[in-house]
Amino acid sequence: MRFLTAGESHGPQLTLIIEGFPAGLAVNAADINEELRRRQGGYGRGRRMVIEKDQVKIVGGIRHGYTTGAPIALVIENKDWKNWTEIMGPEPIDDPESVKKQVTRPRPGHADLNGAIKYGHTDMRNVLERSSARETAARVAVGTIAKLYLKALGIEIAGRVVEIGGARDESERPESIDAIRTITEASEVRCLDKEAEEAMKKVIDEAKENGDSVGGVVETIATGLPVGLGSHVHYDTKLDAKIAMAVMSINAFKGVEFGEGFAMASLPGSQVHDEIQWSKETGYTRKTNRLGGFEGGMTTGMPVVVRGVMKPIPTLYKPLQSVDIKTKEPFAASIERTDNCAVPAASVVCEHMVAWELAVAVKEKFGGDRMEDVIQAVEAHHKRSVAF
Ligand SMILES: Cc1cc2nc3c(=O)[nH]c(=O)nc-3n(C[C@H](O)[C@H](O)[C@H](O)COP(=O)(O)O)c2cc1C
Ligand SMILES: C=C(O[C@@H]1CC(C(=O)O)=C[C@@H](OP(=O)(O)O)[C@H]1O)C(=O)O
Repeated sequence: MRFLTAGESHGPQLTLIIEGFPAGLAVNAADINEELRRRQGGYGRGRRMVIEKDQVKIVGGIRHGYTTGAPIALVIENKDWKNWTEIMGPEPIDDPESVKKQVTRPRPGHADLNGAIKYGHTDMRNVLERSSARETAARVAVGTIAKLYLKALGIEIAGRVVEIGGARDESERPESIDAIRTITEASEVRCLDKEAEEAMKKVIDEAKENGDSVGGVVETIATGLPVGLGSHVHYDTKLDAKIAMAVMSINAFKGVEFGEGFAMASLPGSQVHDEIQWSKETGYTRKTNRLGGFEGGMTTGMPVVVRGVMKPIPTLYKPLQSVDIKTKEPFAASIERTDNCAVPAASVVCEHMVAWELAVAVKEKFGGDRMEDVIQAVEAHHKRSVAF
C-alpha cells in the first residue's frame, strides 16, 4: 500500500493517488468531506480557513460507492488559488525576478532557508508552497479511507488534544471511542474537559495578543486491533516505529510517545510492564495498557495509544530576527496571515496518519483482493488468537 500527494498550498489543487485498498470497500465523498471539515476547524486557526471549504472530488478507483481495487485518485481544490494565479502559474515567464511577492525572508522554524539552499531557489515560495501543512488535507482524505477499511474490520480510531501551551487536560480518558468522539467534537480545542478547554483557549488568545504562537500534545487511540500487526524481525517492520515515523512526519511534530511514554524513564519496571492474564472467552489480555498497545513492534490487542508533540507555529506576528537572502541584511519579519495554534487541527491529522499505518499493517498481514476476504481472514485470526 502506498500513497502520493502533489500540489502546492496556493496552487489549483491537491492531487492524491492511493494504491492497495481491496475491492468492495464502501467509500463516499461525504465521509471524506466530514473529516476534511474536522481538520479545518479548531480554535486558533487563521484567515485562510475562512477562504477554504475543503471538498474531495473522487476521480478514480471508486464506482457506485465502492472501491474497485484500482488505484484511487482524489482531488481537493484550493479556493485561494484564484487569488494566486499570477504568482503560482505554471507557465514560463521571462523575468522571474519581476514576480511580485518573491519570498526572500526566511522564517525561523519553517522550511524556507534549508529548502532554498538545498534546491537553489532564490524565491523561497518554491519551498514554502510545498512545506505548507495545506498538504495535510490530502493526508486526511487518504486516512479517511483507511479508517473506513479498519472500521469494516472492527478497528476504531479517535483523537484528542491533551495539552496546549502548558494548559493540560488531566481528565481520565473514557474507554469508549464513541464517547471520546462525542466529547471532543463538542470542544473547540478537541479536548475532553471543559475547564481544560477554557484554559487552552485562554493560552491561545494570550499568544495571539502577543503576536506569538503555541504548540501542544495530541493523542490518538485505536481499539479492536488483532494481536500481531507489525513484526519484531526487522527494524523497518516494527509497527510502533512505523507509526512514530508517520506521526513525526506531520508538519511541526517534534516527538512521539506510546502509552506512558517518556514518563517510563522514572518508573520501575514493575510499574511499566503490563501483566498478562488469560480467560477462555477472551484468550490473553493485559491487566493494564501502560505500554500503549505494543510489545516487540507488534500489537498486543490492547488499544494503541500514541501521542505526538507539536512545536509552536513558526510564522509569528511578533518579529523574530532573520536575514534576507537577497540583501544579506538582517530584518525583523512581518507577515500577512497565519494560524497561531493548529494543535486541534493536527490532532485530526494524527488520527489519519495512525489509521493509514494501521491499514498498511493489516493489508500486509491479511492481504486480500476483496473486502470479504480480508474480513474473513481477520475473523479467523481473532478466533485463533483467543483459542491459542
Ligand atoms: C494543521 C497545521 C497547520 C499549520 N499552520 C501553519 C501556519 O499557519 N503557519 C506556519 O508558519 N506554520 C504552520 N504549520 C507548521 C508548518 O507547516 C511547519 O512548521 C513547517 O512545514 C516546517 O516543518 P517542521 O516544523 O516539521 O520542521 C502548520 C502545521 C499543521 C500541522
Ligand atoms: C492551508 C492550510 O494551512 C496553512 C498551513 C501553513 C503552513 O505554513 O504550514 C500556512 C498557512 O497558509 P497561508 O499562508 O495560506 O495562510 C495555513 O493556512 C490548511 O491547513 O489547509
